[in-house]
Amino acid sequence: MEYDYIIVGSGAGGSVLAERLSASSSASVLVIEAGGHDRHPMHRVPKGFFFTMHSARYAKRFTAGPFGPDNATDAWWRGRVVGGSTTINGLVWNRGWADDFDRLVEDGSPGWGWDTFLDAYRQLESFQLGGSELHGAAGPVSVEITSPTEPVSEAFMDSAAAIGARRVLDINGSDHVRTGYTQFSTRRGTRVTAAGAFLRPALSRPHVSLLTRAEVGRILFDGTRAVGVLVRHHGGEVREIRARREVLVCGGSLDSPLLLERSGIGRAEVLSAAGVKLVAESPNVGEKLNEHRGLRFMYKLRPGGASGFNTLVNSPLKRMTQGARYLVRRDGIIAQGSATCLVYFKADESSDRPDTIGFFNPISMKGSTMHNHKLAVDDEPGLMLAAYPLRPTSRGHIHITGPDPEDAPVIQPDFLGTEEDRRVIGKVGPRVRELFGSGPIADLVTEERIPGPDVRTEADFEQVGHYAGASGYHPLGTCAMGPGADDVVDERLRVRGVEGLRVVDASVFPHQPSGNTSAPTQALAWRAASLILADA
Ligand SMILES: Cc1cc2nc3c(=O)[nH]c(=O)nc-3n(C[C@H](O)[C@H](O)[C@H](O)COP(=O)(O)OP(=O)(O)OC[C@H]3O[C@@H](n4cnc5c(N)ncnc54)[C@H](O)[C@@H]3O)c2cc1C
Repeated sequence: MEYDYIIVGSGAGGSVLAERLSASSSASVLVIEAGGHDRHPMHRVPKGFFFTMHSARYAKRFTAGPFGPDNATDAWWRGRVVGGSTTINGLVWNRGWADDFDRLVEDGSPGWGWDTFLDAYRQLESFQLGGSELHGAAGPVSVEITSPTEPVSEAFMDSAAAIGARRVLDINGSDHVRTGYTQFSTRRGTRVTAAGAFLRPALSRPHVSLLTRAEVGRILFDGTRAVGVLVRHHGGEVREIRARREVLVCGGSLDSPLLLERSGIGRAEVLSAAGVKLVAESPNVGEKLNEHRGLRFMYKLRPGGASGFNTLVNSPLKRMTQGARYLVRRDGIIAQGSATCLVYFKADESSDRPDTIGFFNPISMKGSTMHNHKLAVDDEPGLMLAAYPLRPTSRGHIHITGPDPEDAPVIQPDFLGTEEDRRVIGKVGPRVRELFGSGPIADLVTEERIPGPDVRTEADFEQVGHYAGASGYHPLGTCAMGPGADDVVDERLRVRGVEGLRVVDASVFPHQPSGNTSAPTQALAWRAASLILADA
């Protein structure tokens, strides 16, 4: 079997590439996906991620750590299904702002500034409020704003004025300290995945094919030129597939560096210890791992006041009622992604732009997070906020320990590894309490259940960030782009040291955009397709 382009992975990066490469050329494209199809009805329902994000059927679990003073470990899940993590994610459409992308250019990667990302966003989006100089109105990704309005969330947003947050209609419309309802990649209350928006239309073209339940074990080289991949199918059969032009790695921030290392590209000592023959030394493969780490808050709501979502879903019968409402009207709690509204704020008042984001939900759970398997909604009304510093500076790593995909990698996130990250997270806690102690939300809440009154000082909050912190599901940096000879990819996303090989996914971002990573990765792939076609 031979194709012009082989795309490894059908997530945010891979799906956009498949569509863009095939729309404007007749080159043959094969997408190879390790996971299975995305046909389960839960993949269409926004809140379906409760059931899919930690399911071994649709996601792959990695273990990160041990890290921090108590040797904590974290389970990191990534989508293992057509659409990748966009099929199981929280659907929050946060785009980042000009400084995040202009910094890429300042750091030596021309062409990746805000003008490029803004142009891509405008082409990608079909925004509920219509087109403008910031938004597109006719793109394949429908972007909707939380609806209907909700009283506890309204009280939260009104109270955010206490920490300087201005109420906005378009949370992606500025870089101010601000609060507003969340934007989701949904269409009339159903999930929009990268596969639905891009891969499926691409597959209607005769020159695009998809292989599912097929894992690329390694990339094949002729000297230093990538000429194909070695694929293992679900049943165990292994075969070679050849690429006439390029192999495009879109496996995501955890799998892409591991695939490069298994294929002989990486740090010499890592490859040698894992028993892999070196093809090209690249010292930063798997290095520079950067991930959000924040704090979780949970409050009880005062009886008799606004009760949020708990009382709508705290029994099987009520859940069925919500389900029926969703089926008829496609709105309400089930139609929303992972957070009802957001607040961008300055934990450190001296920051020149918002340094922290808070994800608010007018619901509380029996455990410490909504991400539990049993959907254990608290019987009593409550609310939750996860808040993390937007641009952490700590860097960890991920590396292979053996030559096969089954060999568990080592992942060291090094959360709060820098003085800067410890300083900011310490300030997040008091700032959040300032908000909940002010305005109408202060009248609605009673007790702070998590982290609770024993956590008082900035040092206490830093400690909580280590052992009970919230990770953001946003690892990146493991195949980072940059101008240096030791950066994994160059500004055209070509892997240094070899030919015919690029990485096009979240792993190439050297630092976090301010927010989440799905929209930026799709915009990155949008432009990457033009670079690939221009180089053909
Ligand atoms: C639970 C969860 C919630 C999230 N919530 C949000 C959110 O609300 N908003 C947001 O912006 N971002 C969110 N994210 C992050 C966002 O979804 C990712 O940043 C984005 O999908 C990254 O795109 P990607 O192309 O790098 O990788 P992915 O989308 O993860 O795609 C990688 C694909 O490659 C496949 N693959 C990997 N290795 C191989 C191989 N060797 N052979 C074949 N196939 C392979 C995988 O199976 C997967 O399908 C969330 C992520 C998770 C996991």
